Amino acid sequence: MAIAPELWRAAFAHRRYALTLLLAHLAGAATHVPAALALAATLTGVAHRDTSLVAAGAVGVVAAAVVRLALSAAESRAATRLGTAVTVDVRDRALASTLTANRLHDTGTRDGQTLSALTDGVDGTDVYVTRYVPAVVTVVVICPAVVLALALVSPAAAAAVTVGLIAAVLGPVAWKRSTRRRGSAHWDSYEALAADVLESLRGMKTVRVLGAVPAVRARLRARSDALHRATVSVMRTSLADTAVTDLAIQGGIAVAIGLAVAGYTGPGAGTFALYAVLLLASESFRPVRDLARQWHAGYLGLSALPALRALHAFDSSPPPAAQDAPAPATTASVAGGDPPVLALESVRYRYPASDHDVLAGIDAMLSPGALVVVTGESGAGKSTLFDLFLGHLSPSSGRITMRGRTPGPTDIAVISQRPVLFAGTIRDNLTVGNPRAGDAEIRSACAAAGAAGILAEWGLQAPVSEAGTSLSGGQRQRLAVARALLSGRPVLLADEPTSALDEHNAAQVMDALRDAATDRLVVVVTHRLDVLSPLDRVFLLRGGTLSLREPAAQR
Ligand SMILES: Nc1ncnc2c1ncn2[C@@H]1O[C@H](COP(=O)(O)OP(=O)(O)OP(=O)(O)O)[C@@H](O)[C@H]1O
Repeated sequence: MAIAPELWRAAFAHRRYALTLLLAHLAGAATHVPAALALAATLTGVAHRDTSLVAAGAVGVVAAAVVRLALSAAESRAATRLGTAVTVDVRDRALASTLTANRLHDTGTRDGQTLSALTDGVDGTDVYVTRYVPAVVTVVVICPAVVLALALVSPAAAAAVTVGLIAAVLGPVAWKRSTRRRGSAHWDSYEALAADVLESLRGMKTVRVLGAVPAVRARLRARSDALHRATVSVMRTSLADTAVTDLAIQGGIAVAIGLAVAGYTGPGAGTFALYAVLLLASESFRPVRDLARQWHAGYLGLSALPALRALHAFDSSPPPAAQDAPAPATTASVAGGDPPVLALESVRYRYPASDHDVLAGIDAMLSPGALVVVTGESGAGKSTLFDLFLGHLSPSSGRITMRGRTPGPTDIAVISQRPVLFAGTIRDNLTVGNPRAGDAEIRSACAAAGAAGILAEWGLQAPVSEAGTSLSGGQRQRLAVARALLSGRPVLLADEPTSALDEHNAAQVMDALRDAATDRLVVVVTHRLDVLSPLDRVFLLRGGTLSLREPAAQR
């Protein structure tokens, strides 16, 4: 028996559906007892040529079957509702945590792993709550009840069945740890294969160009073999489980029947007692047999638990980014109010694993009016500074404030080095941060971002392929600037926004950002000094400190 408290809590969060399911399942399982007794009466009637007893017994058997059919329909309905409610909860929470912003340049998880947890892992929880949970409850409630009924007919047979039940339920516990270990090894292999397949599909063009197809194929084959070995290993444990359970069940039934036969007192009441013991002994084990069957069905959900826990799928409160964000400003320009000024006061930052500060006490006031540019050598700490602005990292000491408060994720829009567009239309991509933006607003943001030509050529409804591969790097970059402008956020951070662009396109994007900097704070990190203008405020990040460069020194 594998009890996963999170999954039980997830099920009972929907108390009505969970209780309906349990009651329907328990009642359905309970009908097997009167059915067995009715069958014992029928058989006794046949043995004694008592047609009225045969008829009464047959009616009982049919009535129990009809009731069970009705209960089974109610159980299916409740299971569908409960399974849907639980998987929606679990998937929503896991998705919310997946969609929480991570550091700009590093993330510890692989997309394929996350995808497997969100799909197969979550589906596994459905099977666990709708089939395994009722099976466990039925073992706990129905088995003792049937044993009690059996004890009324034959205490010795009931004792034999009790021993068999204990062995059947507790036997597999002996190698529980090994079962768990093999289960998580199986899930890890499954996730690793999924992650490699997704990565290979995404990088297929590069793989082909590099002539690396055979190497990738070999890696996937090795992953697939590892998954096969892990699956076989799980099957071995499960076969051992089944063998122990079956041995205990068959042994319990055989001893109970032997005792019943030994105590047979001859025709009359003894015949009914004999049949009742034969049938009830078998019925006592029915819930255990069901449990063993459902164990295999719910196993994937159980082994996916660590991955789902890592995605906070069972946390009671949603992660901060999943909470409702304030609605974006309704125009492409920033809503009125004081200008957004980012104040950095003695900001220090040191990575936990490092022995020195990346940022060693930065003081600066960054304000709109001119483009703010941060430049510096590779490794100087520019991305670290952005992560601090975005709240992905917290200063080791000092503070960053915007109008006296800590800037929130919804204050800042980011244009990354490799902007990601999504499958959909150009319009969908532009309005992702501001779904209420109208056509006029979109066109004016595109004009400001130097993307008017793209709209003129393609139109707002033109389809964009996954990851925006149907557009050139420059087109993606300009649409990303338009998208950031449309989001109406008061601060815009651009990380190397011209790295993929030729001189002409780079100048266009920088001009768009300069225009945007009139009414919002625009901070650009770049190595390219050729795209700067004498009007830009250029800061040099070196040795952990930020210093303003003279305009003359910019080129
Ligand atoms: N998670 C981390 N743990 C320890 N050190 C880190 C971590 N991330 C970055 N660093 C170190 O911090 C320093 C600053 O890194 P950062 O990525 O901020 O530099 P950067 O200026 O953005 O570099 P580039 O221009 O190459 O992107 C580097 O020396 C880097 O090795």
